[in-house]
Amino acid sequence: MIQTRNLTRHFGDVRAVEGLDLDVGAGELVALLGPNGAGKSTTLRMLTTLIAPTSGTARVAGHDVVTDRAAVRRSIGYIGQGNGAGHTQRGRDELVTQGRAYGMSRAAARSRAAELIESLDLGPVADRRVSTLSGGQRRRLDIAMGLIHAPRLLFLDEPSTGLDPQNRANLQEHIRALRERHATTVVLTTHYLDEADSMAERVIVVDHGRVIADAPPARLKAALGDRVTLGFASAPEAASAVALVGGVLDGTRVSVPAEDGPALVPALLRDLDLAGVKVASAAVSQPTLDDVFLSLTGRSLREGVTA
Ligand SMILES: Nc1ncnc2c1ncn2[C@@H]1O[C@H](COP(=O)(O)OP(=O)(O)OP(=O)(O)O)[C@@H](O)[C@H]1O
Repeated sequence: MIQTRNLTRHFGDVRAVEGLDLDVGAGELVALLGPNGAGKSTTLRMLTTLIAPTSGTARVAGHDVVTDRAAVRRSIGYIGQGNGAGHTQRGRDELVTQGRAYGMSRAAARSRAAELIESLDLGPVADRRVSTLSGGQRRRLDIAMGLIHAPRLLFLDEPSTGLDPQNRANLQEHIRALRERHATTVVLTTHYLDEADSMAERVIVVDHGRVIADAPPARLKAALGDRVTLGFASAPEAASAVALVGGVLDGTRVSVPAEDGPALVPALLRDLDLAGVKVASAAVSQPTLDDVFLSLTGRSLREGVTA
């Protein structure tokens, strides 16, 4: 459904996307995960023909994003960050207008709108003015707008940014259900780790415009084994612990990979005690996607996340 080869986009000196090779098959639900500025939106904007690549190629639904933009656009739905439905119309009318803009007959647009209103649980609010909808309802309406022409492929740029946890969970549920019902391929970007972890069959981790990992979330995490997280009273103490026992420094915490976490703790505590480094806390955990990111880049995915 998507193939990119060496896809690159520079903005002046900024290398937003650098040599991206991506293959997404029909029916997959893929999350592009990365910190702010990693190049996720730029990737989506190239795949949806909103901006042209600096170099490299991308085919979406069998069409080239540069030479066949109209065909790409007909095949996809795109819901960008914070864009979406206008404010003065009623939700249902917005959907029909959008369907008409895609060349659908009024009857076809109406019937598709009704189907999406039901799928996305918008029935009680579909005939209200868009300006009166809550953030979560508005976001679901945006998604219905992106799906009105029954695209085979849906791009969602940070669908749950700005939503409270309850609305976020609700939206995730709707995206899952939609996919089952309409067999749509979904590519979404997120910097919510739990969202990528729970929703996506495949997580593509990007950093500085490059893919640094691409696998099902469970496999990415299993590859790391257990983690022993040691807490220290100060960052310098944590740094001396890293010098002694290895691991990755994250503020006043040190995360040490271990095949068998519980078995490693006594040895770590003994070594640090002998060296006079005081451990404030120790915990064993299964890795998260943030640990995956940390182990790949030495930085936490949570750093610099603004939303
Ligand atoms: N139109 C533009 N002009 C100049 N630089 C840009 C432009 N669009 C994006 N960039 C830069 O390209 C880099 C990648 O941005 P992009 O928006 O793709 O990141 P992102 O991973 O989507 O981040 P976020 O999670 O914040 O949305 C950033 O350094 C950004 O400042």
